[in-house]
Amino acid sequence: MAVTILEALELIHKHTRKKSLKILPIEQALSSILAEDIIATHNLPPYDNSAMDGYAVKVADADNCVKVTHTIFAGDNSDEVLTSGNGIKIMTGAKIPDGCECIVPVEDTTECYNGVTLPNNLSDGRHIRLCGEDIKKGEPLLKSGQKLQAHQITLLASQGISHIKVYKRPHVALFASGSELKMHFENVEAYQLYNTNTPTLLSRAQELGCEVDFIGTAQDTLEDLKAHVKSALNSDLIITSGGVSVGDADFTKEAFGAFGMETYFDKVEIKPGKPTTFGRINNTLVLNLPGNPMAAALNFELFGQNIILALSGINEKFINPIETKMKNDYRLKKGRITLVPGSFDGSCFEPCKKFAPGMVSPLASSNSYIMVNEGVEFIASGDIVKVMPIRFCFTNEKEMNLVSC
Ligand SMILES: Nc1nc2c(c(=O)[nH]1)N[C@H]1C(S)=C(S)[C@@H](COP(=O)(O)OP(=O)(O)OC[C@H]3O[C@@H](n4cnc5c(N)ncnc54)[C@H](O)[C@@H]3O)O[C@H]1N2
Ligand code: MOO
Repeated sequence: MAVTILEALELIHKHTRKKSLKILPIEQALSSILAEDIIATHNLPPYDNSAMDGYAVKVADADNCVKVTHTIFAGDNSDEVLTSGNGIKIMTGAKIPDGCECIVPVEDTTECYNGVTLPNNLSDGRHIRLCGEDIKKGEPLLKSGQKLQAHQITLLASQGISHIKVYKRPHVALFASGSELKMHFENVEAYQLYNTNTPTLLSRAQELGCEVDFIGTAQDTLEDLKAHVKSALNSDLIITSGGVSVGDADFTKEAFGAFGMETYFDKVEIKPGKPTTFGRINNTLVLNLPGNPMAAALNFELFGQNIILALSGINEKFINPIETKMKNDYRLKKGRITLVPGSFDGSCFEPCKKFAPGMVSPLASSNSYIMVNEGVEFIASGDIVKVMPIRFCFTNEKEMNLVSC
């Protein structure tokens, strides 16, 4: 019995456990998932400081000539105290002297005898960056289960945190099955083709932060498949492609079955990718994808990515679609929920002009896909669709106006 896409995702989340923890220096933590809450231990800024190169003054000295005798630079540990009728020259980032009420930028002053004349409209606190206005000591900064990207690393560095607890990266083992397949570094005969699925899945799993072992390309024999399964068993997740259909040389399921695989689903109501299979051998999860390259790649996005996210310890493991408009009219065959690859350019979705489950080229020019309901045969230009992201960097041949409002 085939499961629905939602049932498949529920089974994935039910049977996938987070990885255990380790400690990493923050320089090596990019893309890792944090395994502890981080509370601020330092105010930021750590002290009231000047936002401008200018003069530290009293508000009551507006419109007056104030005497300037000292300068404070960023990094100075100055104990100057500002008194009425005086100004202290101060640089951006320098600690505000006691008694200072506001900063006047250099360009708003004019020279006068022994000092500068101030403008007539000074206000308390102007151009002073207050201690803790950015980050307050004691405030929660990061949560366990958050992905560490560049700007989360910024927060850790701002607190002087050198090492953090993270979840270990998922360890994925990959192999393909197919006696017709050769690796890209081997010679192909006229009746053979290159194995494109494994390099695709390897690159994509690495993009998602996994450590990946490429186990090889198995011949379509039970013995060779079993040898490949055995070599892959020390991983968190084995992903294979090929040999899951009903052909006379489709032995993938039998080979995994020989190791006692518990199967959670072995068919999904989806096109392409119906034979996609998910299960477990002891502590190792198994995702058997169909051999057809686009079926394998798209089902990896939908199911493989969810398994990897759940293993990685991330809190936000459900991938959100983006609602947008169809760029053009689109016809398709009704039947099962259909995955349609295409491109989202930031304002609409354009399906690939040419694609079929056995093709390899469509995904190179796509950045996303939509899932179309089983009864739908026609989507009109302008209809709202839900785009599932694969990779987004919106670019254009023409220069765009980038400014809002
Ligand atoms: N009688 C039926 N035949 C098929 C059915 C079915 O329901 N009844 N399902 C079709 C569907 S759907 C799919 S998908 C395929 C999946 O079959 P397999 O997983 O057994 O895949 P293979 O037969 O091994 O390969 C299919 C196709 O893809 C090429 N391939 C395989 N691996 C790679 C690779 N690593 N790199 C590049 N290309 C690869 C392979 O040469 C085949 O052309 O079964 C249908 N048949
Ligand atoms: O559904 Mo298959 O998975 O046609 O490519």
